[in-house]
Amino acid sequence: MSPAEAAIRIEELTRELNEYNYQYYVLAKPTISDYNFDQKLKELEELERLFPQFLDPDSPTQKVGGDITQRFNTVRHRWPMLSLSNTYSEQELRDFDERVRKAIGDDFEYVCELKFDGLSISLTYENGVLKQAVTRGDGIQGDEVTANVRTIKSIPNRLKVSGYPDLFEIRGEIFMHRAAFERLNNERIENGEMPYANPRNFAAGTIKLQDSAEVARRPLDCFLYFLYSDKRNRLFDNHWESLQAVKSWGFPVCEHTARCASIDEVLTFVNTWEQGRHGLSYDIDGIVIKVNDYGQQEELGFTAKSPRWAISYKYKAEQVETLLQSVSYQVGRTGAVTPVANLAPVLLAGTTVKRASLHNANEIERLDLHIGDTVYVEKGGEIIPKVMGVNLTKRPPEAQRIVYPVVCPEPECGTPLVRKTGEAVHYCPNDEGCPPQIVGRMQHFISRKAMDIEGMGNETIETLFKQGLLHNITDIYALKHHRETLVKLERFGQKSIENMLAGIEKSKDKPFEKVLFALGIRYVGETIAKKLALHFKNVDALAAASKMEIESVYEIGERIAESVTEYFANTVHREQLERLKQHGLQLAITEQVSERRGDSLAGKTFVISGVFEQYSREELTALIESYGGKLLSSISAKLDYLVAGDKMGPAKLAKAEKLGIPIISEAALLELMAHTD
Ligand SMILES: NC(=O)c1ccc[n+]([C@@H]2O[C@H](COP(=O)([O-])OP(=O)(O)OC[C@H]3O[C@@H](n4cnc5c(N)ncnc54)[C@H](O)[C@@H]3O)[C@@H](O)[C@H]2O)c1
Ligand SMILES: [Zn+2]
Repeated sequence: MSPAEAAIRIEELTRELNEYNYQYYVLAKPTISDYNFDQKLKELEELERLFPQFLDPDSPTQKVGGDITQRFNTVRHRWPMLSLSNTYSEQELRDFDERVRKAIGDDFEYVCELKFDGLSISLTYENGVLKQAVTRGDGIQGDEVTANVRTIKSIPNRLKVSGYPDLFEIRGEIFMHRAAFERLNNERIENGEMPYANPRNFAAGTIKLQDSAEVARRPLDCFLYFLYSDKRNRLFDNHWESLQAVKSWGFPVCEHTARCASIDEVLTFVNTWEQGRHGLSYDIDGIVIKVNDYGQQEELGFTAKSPRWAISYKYKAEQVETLLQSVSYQVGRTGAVTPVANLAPVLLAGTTVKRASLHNANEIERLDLHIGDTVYVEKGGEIIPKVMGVNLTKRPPEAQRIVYPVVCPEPECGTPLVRKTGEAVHYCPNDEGCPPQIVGRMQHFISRKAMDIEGMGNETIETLFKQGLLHNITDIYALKHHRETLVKLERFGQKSIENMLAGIEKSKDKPFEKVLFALGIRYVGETIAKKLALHFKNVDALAAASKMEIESVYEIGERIAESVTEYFANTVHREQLERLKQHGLQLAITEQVSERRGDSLAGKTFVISGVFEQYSREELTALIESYGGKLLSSISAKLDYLVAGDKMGPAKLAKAEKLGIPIISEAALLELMAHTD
């Protein structure tokens, strides 16, 4: 390569990498895989080594990837927060071991730790009390996110033992467990919000929220793995000892850590976890290998970007090749059509995979998929594997390009599909006549989180629909007039029918918010339903509300508001609601707020102060209690939340701030209430 060519390529790579860094760190929405990112970074490193005249001190190879935003206080780190050099190959790990040996001789040991796939955080403790939490930022300074970090249950606010230095910094990784990710991400999809691609992005996006109550709603966890303090070397000889001590002070330290005497032992650890990681409740993307002894660490020192005494070995995302046999299209209860790839069964990350998600038409087009293609399938953060690409060398000459259907794939429907501008998903608009939509809506209505009708299951709904007894949700409440027909049906005994009818009657006591959720209005998930119920108080007020009025409710966006007004504008829905009302369902919140409505605030303490917009202080008190919360008369270290309204006393505010108590708005309080774990 000529120097002129190198200069062009260096500039190109620099521009690309800076953009990827921005998408990854600031937006938490990467557009390239980590592996490909790392390959590009290595290419740049290599070119800068060959053509040092083009090395820019601002190059992405010289700097820690940054996430500083304008929204938080910027804080300088006492000790810089660096990155780690990384490798994907065993040989490079052995090369690292060689370099270490050359510098410090043969007498040393490594500590191996899991490389948690989250975001790094630095916590400062003064006299055993958490004072400050700062993101890595550019390594020199980061965003101060203390209030958000205080919502993480595993991070102690105050240490209960003694023996720690007066002032220390402890660093670790904030992450989200896969199960919480799946649950919350599905909620987002249900509510029409952009889902996150994986738990890391969800955690990174969460820690940068302005609203601590929303952060509290998203369970984050943390493992700590570095201790810094003045004269640390007098307290401990090595990293391992510090980890044991840190654990005894009450910090969460991962148990899957090992001391290794040789690089071969390190490789055994690496290989064990390559498979073992699938059994963890959280994602790891590799193993971190650290020279244990503090003195030897000092001898080895740092580069501009990372310590020379540590390296990370990263696992490639597991990918397999298999045959795409066909694509099927599923119609959901909201009419959304989802293409699913049917694959020749193949073993991937410990399970046999037969199907993979294809998301939507754009994705099929992007991949230029043909039936009979050999495709690469990968498991990312989600449980359902994804088709990542096509091995074009294996495409049979007669393979047919996939043509997305223009009409509903349901044989009994066949309605032309529609796609709203700006949306990727196709819908079947025939909501009153398309069988999977009719059945799906009723199945959603009776489901556990909705009306929770005992004695009635998904199969019952299907059977009764086929028998012509059920067409829409209101028919469920008329089933009691069809006992004769029901008893004659196969598989139904007298007892199970009585059981089901009793369950149906009992469901009439379900509170308004459950009914509202059960209706299955597009984008109205459980949380949104609760918010709407609390705000509008009854179905008539909600049905009469304009799009603007609905949008004015805290955290309800345009898409949801539009979907709600569309729903109520439909006369079929209005008639159904009228009939549900006649059947005696709860279509308003019960005015007696003092009764127990839920336990989303159970065990939490509150002080309310100031003047509020939506509720009086008495009403707020009653609401907090009805969700299991407790009110305290004054601010103390025990307090969980200060709910602040207008014109709140400055002394209270100052005291709460000093004690680091999360201060939340009325809207955020309602949000907390609406959330159920
Ligand atoms: N896909 C993209 O667009 C994109 C963009 C930028 C960066 N990235 C990815 O991020 C990497 C760069 O990020 P980075 O600088 O944070 O490096 P890194 O994530 O590869 O390694 C350093 C980080 O590992 C974390 N870590 C986890 N467990 C640890 C443990 N036990 N001990 C010590 N540290 C531990 C720390 O947060 C530390 O900051 C790239 O190599 C790339 O894979 C991807
Ligand atoms: Zn249809």
